[in-house]
Amino acid sequence: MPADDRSGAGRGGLNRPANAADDRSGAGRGGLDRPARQRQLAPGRLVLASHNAGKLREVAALVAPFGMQVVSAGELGLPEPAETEDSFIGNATIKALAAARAAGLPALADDSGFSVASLGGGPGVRTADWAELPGGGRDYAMAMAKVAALAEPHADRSAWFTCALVLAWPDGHTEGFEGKVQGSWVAPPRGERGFGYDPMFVPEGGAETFGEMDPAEKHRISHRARAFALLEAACLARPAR
Ligand SMILES: O=c1nc[nH]c2c1ncn2[C@H]1C[C@H](O)[C@@H](COP(=O)(O)OP(=O)(O)OP(=O)(O)O)O1
Ligand SMILES: [Mg+2]
Repeated sequence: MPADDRSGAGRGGLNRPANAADDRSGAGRGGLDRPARQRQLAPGRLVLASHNAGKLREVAALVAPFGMQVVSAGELGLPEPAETEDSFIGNATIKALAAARAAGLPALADDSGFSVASLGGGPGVRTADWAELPGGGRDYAMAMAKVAALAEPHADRSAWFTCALVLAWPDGHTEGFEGKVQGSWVAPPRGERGFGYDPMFVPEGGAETFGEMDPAEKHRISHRARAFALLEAACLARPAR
């Protein structure tokens, strides 16, 4: 039996680490119980590099079993860097590195978004922008109405969420992982739970939207949970009990 308890890593097997193509020359070093090609996150303080309350709630719950002392970027008064990349991993890397360097602590960032097949994968990395109001602030009801109006003429209703999680250290090292959940879009939006675009997404094989379902159920199948399972397998150890 393997010495580590993470043999179920990447549960569902749908996703691969975004850095899978990295060179593996560090594999097997140092007598660890699994190949150490990814840097391990040591117990201690961890910055959650997000200003989105819905995400912070979900990411904090994912990290909770690992005994880290989490603090959010907002609590530390860290600025929000511009998200100028055109990939989820790219923007999560910007956010994680900015926070890690500013705080002098490891930081975990999430860049995520909603994609509609008939819109060529849009809004995708621009998902948050579609909710921005000209005067500042966000209106997700408006954003969901915009997506539905553009997608309405198309028979293909498939949609998905993507989440990139990037861990960064103050020395500039990063580890990134991406998870997706497939499903379809619905209009009008349904449900008051969750956040963002949750009320317009029904995961494959389900009937309820992410906005209607029990948060524990979203947590079990979400893009964020899938990205986190990869991160856990690569970089985290559960504290001994
Ligand atoms: O599980 C989700 N359920 C519903 N909506 C979601 C989800 N995950 C991401 N989303 C939406 C919200 C936001 O409009 C965009 C992410 O944009 P993104 O820039 O990554 O996050 P953000 O600006 O809200 O917070 P921050 O950058 O401080 O982490 O996708
Ligand atoms: Mg953002």
